[in-house]
Amino acid sequence: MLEARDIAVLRGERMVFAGLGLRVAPGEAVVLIGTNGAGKSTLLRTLAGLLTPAAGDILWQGENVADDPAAHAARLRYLAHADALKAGLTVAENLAFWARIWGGAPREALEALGLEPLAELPARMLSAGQRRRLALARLVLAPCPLWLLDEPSVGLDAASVDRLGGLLRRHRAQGGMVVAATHVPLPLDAVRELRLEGYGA
Ligand SMILES: Nc1ncnc2c1ncn2[C@@H]1O[C@H](COP(=O)(O)OP(=O)(O)OP(=O)(O)O)[C@@H](O)[C@H]1O
Repeated sequence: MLEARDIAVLRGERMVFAGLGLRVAPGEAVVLIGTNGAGKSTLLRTLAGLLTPAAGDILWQGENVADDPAAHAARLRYLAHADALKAGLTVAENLAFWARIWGGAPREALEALGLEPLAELPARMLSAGQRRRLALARLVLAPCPLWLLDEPSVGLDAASVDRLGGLLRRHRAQGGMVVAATHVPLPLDAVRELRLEGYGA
């Protein structure tokens, strides 16, 4: 169980949100919605342990994640706006790089996102949607309980949105949790929505 308890987060001098609570149980998905600047990415970064709340706590199985940041980092995958690819490496080499860190089979990850025809292409030659598919393929490499996804479907064609839906279903069926920010409907069943209002966004 992931829980955010009464958290407030500042960026620069400004309060982005305060008094925010969130609970995600195994198999559950929560979608973050709200206008530009409402704080969706900020909340994802905070849940990922990359921003420290000014007030409140983030708990995993009741333990404060700040007590063991390395353990928290190891239990999550955070897909940010930026795809964090190695531009000079091929698609297959990018996945092999992450497989060395997390384990898993690059070939399976390639297939899951339909990337086999692009395997030998340097990442710098990919289109925006192809880059997003490669970023998503990393989720397939090794099981991990918590997926934090920032606008995961942006730039994807219809077939790739279907593939993303399959990944999300499989992850949740295995007890995985999803928190995703989005402006468009995601291929997710039975989601809870959390609307962020922001302060003067
Ligand atoms: N690096 C930063 N430094 C200071 N303030 C920031 C930074 N990044 C974001 N902010 C501010 O934090 C607030 C929330 O931004 P955030 O990116 O979380 O919004 P969002 O809901 O994800 O927006 P969008 O829908 O545009 O992606 C905004 O007011 C923004 O100006």
